Amino acid sequence: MTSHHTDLSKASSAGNKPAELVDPQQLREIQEGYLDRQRPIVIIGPMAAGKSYVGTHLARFYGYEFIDSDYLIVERYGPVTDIFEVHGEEYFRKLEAEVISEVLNSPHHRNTVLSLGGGAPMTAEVAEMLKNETVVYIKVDVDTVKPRIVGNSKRPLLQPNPIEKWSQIFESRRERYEQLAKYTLDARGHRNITEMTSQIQQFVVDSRKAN
Ligand SMILES: Nc1ncnc2c1ncn2[C@@H]1O[C@H](COP(=O)(O)OP(=O)(O)OP(=O)(O)O)[C@@H](O)[C@H]1O
Ligand SMILES: O=C(O)C1=C[C@@H](O)[C@@H](O)[C@H](O)C1
Ligand SMILES: [Mg+2]
Repeated sequence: MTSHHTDLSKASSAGNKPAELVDPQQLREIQEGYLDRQRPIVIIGPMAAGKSYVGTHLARFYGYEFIDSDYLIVERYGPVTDIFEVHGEEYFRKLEAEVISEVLNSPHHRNTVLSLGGGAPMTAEVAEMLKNETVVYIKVDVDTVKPRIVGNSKRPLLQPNPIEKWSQIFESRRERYEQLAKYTLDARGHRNITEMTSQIQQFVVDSRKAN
């Protein structure tokens, strides 16, 4: 009776190398093509729209890594409110553009959900970076965000009249959000998280298939 081991040693002595079943160059091209399709899913939208909330759950439900540009900044440089207070908004926008560029250009963040701060897409450099990315826009209205922003002092740009400021800022950014969006998620009215994330996932799967 011939054992499995004997078969393998025969194959080896006959000069067969199983590893060469696929040409290494071809294998590299397949892997690179695959990785290329796994660009991060970038979430944009106005303050308190739920970018971090939706992003975290999308990642948890479907097995993506989750990164939030605001969290990255806080981790490295301290609270957003302190940065605004000590160095001003322009400085904050520089740090923001830097961390976003780092994530988008890193080969380590291929299968990632990246939620951005509300104002990030207004920086020209960031808008340029997002042009060809899988950008999901979380669309809300002032009635939806009202309970989330009133009495919350963590967003320096919304002080001292959060509702008025939110509406003003949203109007000045709306067009940019719409231009960059590859998919718009209607999140008005505190929608159910499972439903919202499954709609985004469906879009991601379809767009990855199409590319
Ligand atoms: N669909 C929803 N249903 C219920 N609560 C929600 C929903 N979306 C967001 N929230 C809550 O609203 C608050 C603001 O959400 P989140 O921090 O995710 O907003 P954001 O878009 O990331 O804001 P920012 O621009 O400040 O980063 C959080 O407390 C979150 O849990
Ligand atoms: O919309 C904005 O300009 C901001 C939103 C937050 O996520 C933070 O990035 C910061 O408070 C600024
Ligand atoms: Mg956020």
